Amino acid sequence: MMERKRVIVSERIAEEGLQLLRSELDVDYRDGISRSELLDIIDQYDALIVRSVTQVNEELVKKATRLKVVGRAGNGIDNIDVDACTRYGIIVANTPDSNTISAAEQTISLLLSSVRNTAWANDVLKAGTWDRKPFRGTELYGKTVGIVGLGRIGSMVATRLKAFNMNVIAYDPYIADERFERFGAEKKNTLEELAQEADIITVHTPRNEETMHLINEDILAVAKNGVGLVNCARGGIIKESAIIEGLESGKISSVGLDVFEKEPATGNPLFNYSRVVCTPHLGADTYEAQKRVGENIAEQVILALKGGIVPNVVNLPSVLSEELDYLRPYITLAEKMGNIYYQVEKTPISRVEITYSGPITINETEMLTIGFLKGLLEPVLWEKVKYVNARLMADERGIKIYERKEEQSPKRYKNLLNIKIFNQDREMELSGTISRARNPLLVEINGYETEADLEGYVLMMQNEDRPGVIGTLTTALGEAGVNIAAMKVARKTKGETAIMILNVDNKIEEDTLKALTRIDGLIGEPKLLHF
Ligand SMILES: NC(=O)c1ccc[n+]([C@@H]2O[C@H](COP(=O)([O-])OP(=O)(O)OC[C@H]3O[C@@H](n4cnc5c(N)ncnc54)[C@H](O)[C@@H]3O)[C@@H](O)[C@H]2O)c1
Ligand SMILES: O=C(O)[C@H](O)COP(=O)(O)O
Repeated sequence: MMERKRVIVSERIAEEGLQLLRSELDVDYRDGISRSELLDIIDQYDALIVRSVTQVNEELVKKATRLKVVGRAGNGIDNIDVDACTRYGIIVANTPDSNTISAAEQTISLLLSSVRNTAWANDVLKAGTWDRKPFRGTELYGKTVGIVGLGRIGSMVATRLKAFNMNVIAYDPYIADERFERFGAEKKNTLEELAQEADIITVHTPRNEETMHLINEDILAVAKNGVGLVNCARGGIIKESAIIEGLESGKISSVGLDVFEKEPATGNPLFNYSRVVCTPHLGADTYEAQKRVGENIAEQVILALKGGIVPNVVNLPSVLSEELDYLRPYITLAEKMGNIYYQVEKTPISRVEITYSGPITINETEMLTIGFLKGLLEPVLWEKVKYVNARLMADERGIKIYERKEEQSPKRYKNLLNIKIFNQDREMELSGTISRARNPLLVEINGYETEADLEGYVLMMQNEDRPGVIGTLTTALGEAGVNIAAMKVARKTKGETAIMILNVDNKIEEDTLKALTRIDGLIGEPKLLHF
């Protein structure tokens, strides 16, 4: 029996996800494993599943010699060094849509409980005091909320706050105007503009160099007196020391925080303020979100370990899953076309020109190019080349890639991939498409029109276009016990050089291949390719 692949899960994920993993993999569920132990044993695993605590950095990736995929059971990937993973050919996948509703609802919960002093009043009442005076809050009705980052969660917060009759304004320099319109948010061109008008500011950007301390003393200086703040995105997007300054001066009247600059957060000075409502990073912690996240990441990790193309890979172009279903056979085709060159030639490549033509061009074709490069480099780099690092590896080898799209296919095939591969001496030109059965078909090689399946063992050779050559060859193969499954012969002009492409059922041994070279009328060495 084939040994099952091994996955280590270093943080808590839902039972449903674990069950799915266990159905296909050997699962080591080590919620809360120490850093040093993880570093010691990571070389034993093919996959690692984390949430937001485990730091997947270069130190870990270097030791993870077997690792093929890091699954982030959640959304934010700021704890993962994606570039390092890419360099080592490791797929990083996350579940960006699985917990967004929960994060949006948690934002609303923090917003309401902070402006109504709910948590503070709860503490005082349970401690034995019935006093209503300190807790007077403010209504949301008719107030302005400023949303920073109108992505998945920001937009859900916008629609929910509309139901409270809030006036929604938003700042997000990276999205089209149409998105502001769609979510009924008035676009603000600068953060300062948003801060000047908002009664409550809520942040929903990723945390990166640009967004760290995005809301700071300078922004708060232009904000309304008594502004409310909410951060359910990532700690530090609102600078914590500026929050304290604003609470002390009275500039800020309420704060809701799910995330902190340093997590786990214990003894954070913000905990001393009654007007600050805090939760320990619970945005994604609902039964529904965790079930979705767990199942989704398990499915992706299983698929990745089977060599499939996974929908939410962070270090590959993002393609919608329906689009991916359509593109998948073309990715396989591109990969197999790429696979041809180094099985035939030994000379390094300087340049590749790829032309995609036909209706396929309305899609994102980057995955096809990546597939081609993976196939191209595989015969020389073997396991080292993966979808995630194929471009990087081609780049490191100085292979220049030029891509073009043409609406109309120049041949009778609806969609066509034409690939020219240049080395210092000559060029190899290939065209391919997929068959009705959605299998990869090579339809042209160096100007010879053919229709060859790129499957199993394929024998390619050139021959003189004259009687008797094909017969002698097929007899020789038959005598060597080689069964021919399919055969295509192509020529450009009658009587000149032709090519033969044969699909054979089994591997042809070296001495048989050598013997074929002695057949009168065959030109050069026959090449046995394997797909
Ligand atoms: N608290 C939780 O448990 C929890 C749960 C899920 C997600 N999150 C976090 O919520 C945040 C938002 O997640 P999402 O799924 O909505 O992300 P998203 O990628 O869908 O949206 C982020 C938006 O921020 C915008 N943006 C980027 N830089 C910006 C800048 N400098 N100024 C203004 N806008 C900017 C982007 O254009 C994008 O529209 C992330 O930080 C994520 O990690 C937290
Ligand atoms: O980015 C996320 O998905 C949230 O912040 C949740 O993080 P968690 O998986 O650690 O709860």
